Amino acid sequence: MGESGAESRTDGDATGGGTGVGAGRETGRKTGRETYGPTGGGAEVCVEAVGLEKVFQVRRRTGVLRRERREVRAVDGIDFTVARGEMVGFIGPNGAGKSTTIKMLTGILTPSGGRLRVAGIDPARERTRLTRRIGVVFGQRTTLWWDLPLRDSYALVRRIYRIPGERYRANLDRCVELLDLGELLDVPVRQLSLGQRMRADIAAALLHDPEVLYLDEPTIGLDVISKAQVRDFLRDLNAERGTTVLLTTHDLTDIEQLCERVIVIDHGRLMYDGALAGLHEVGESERTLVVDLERELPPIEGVPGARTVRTEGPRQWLAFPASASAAPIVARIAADHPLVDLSLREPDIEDVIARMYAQQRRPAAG
Ligand SMILES: Nc1ncnc2c1ncn2[C@@H]1O[C@H](COP(=O)(O)OP(=O)(O)OP(=O)(O)O)[C@@H](O)[C@H]1O
Repeated sequence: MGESGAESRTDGDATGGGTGVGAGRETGRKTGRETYGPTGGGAEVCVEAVGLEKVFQVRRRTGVLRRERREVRAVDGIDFTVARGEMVGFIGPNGAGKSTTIKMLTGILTPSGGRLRVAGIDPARERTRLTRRIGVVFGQRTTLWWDLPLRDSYALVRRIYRIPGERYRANLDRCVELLDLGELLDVPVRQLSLGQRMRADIAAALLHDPEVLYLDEPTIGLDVISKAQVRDFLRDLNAERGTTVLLTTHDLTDIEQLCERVIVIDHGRLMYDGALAGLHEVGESERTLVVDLERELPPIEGVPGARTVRTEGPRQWLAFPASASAAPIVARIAADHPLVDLSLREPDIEDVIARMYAQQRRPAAG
């Protein structure tokens, strides 16, 4: 994200103070965009966005004394609902409008247009009331106090949210146990590793029992073991407590392991809302099987549904549709070739979305 050059941002909200760019815009309007799949549905609605918009005004210096005003339409009329207890992945390329949407959902930013409800509350109007019902974790920065031992940070969180003693202790004990924080409670936050800090931040966001948890890149920069720890914990939290989770990530494995549903936005518009497998089908994206053979051999052929796309000594790369199962492909290779080792690579999010665009353009061109 980010506007470069001599532009200055108005970090506040564009509509605030009655000078809103979006003021007077029709809400809940049809945008003419194309989306695939359902928009939420199901049980009790926990998050509802209708025609949600956010327009920033950016001033650009065009001369010594001259400034030019420009609008950045960061969120351009999106509709979605999230049912209570759902875990939904919220993905899109850089600058798509994800963070802006999350900030509106938490009440940090006021929408320029449209309607928004989180746990029955209008986030911009009743931000303080909403704060008690939601938890927020930003992977790239901590909400904890840098110089304080973790234990003291949590005590401050308790005071801020006015969490009753018994509830606080029960929640803290549970988080300490499940997130393996016991040894870290007396360590200042600045001395924690990234993985430890992330677990500590997740605990801080849960001490007041939020109904909705927003996670912004919760596994970014973590090693494989820390990622697994965080994912396991979130899965359990969702299963046991029915916490509604909205997850922003660039890691498709996060989505694959945690979310049954994914919402894709780009240029502030909703591009897809449905199952991850459906997204792969729409985009015809591919996974790659990397196989190590005993020795250098000609490219593997004759494996139904897969094709060899690269060879390098005894290592070969086979691509196959991401929506298909790898099992029969692996079985066939293992039966016909001297297989030593293998690994599976998921497509990255940018690739999946690029393919989705290409697919969308194809019929129009034809
Ligand atoms: N405070 C602001 N003032 C002006 N423009 C902004 C502001 N915040 C975001 N934008 C612009 O709005 C657009 C959407 O940004 P946003 O941060 O929501 O994207 P994102 O999908 O979260 O991207 P990333 O994955 O890089 O974090 C971008 O063009 C960004 O430059």
